Amino acid sequence: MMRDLETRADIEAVLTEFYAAAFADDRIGRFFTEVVPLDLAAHLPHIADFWESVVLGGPHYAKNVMAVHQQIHNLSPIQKEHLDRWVELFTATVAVHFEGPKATLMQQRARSVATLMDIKLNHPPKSL
Ligand code: HEM
Repeated sequence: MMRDLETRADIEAVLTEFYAAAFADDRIGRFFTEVVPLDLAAHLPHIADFWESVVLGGPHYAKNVMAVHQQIHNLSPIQKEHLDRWVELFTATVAVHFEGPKATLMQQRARSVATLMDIKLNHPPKSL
């Protein structure tokens, strides 16, 4: 039986594998390699901070994830199909290695943040 996510190292392992798949993906890879060439070694600790606060209740993560992605969206639109693919790769990566309440929480939060991103980026409220 597989175990649940327990440590920061577990989260980093999921993220390392996910970003390897995301960079290589024919549908969303270009965001990481061309739109915002991402230095993963430098960024992974920040992304892990976010997930640690979600999954393990670690120190509060203060950055505004929506604002980060709004900037990317302004350079090259992040469409629903991109978000769906991101979530598909992410949830699959978690499921290969872990199962349990924390693994489920990580997958659910990825889905809910992606849904919120789609609403904020692609369906902003019409100004009066
Ligand atoms: C197609 C969808 C997505 C793309 C192309 C994308 C791309 C990126 C890129 C390029 C960065 C680095 C930004 C920078 O440093 O300038 C980033 C950061 C980040 N992304 Fe995404 N992202 C996507 C969806 C998501 C989703 C659904 C989540 C859900 C939780 C997420 C969580 C994060 C976090 C936590 C960071 C780190 C922000 C920081 O502290 O610097 N991303 N993303």
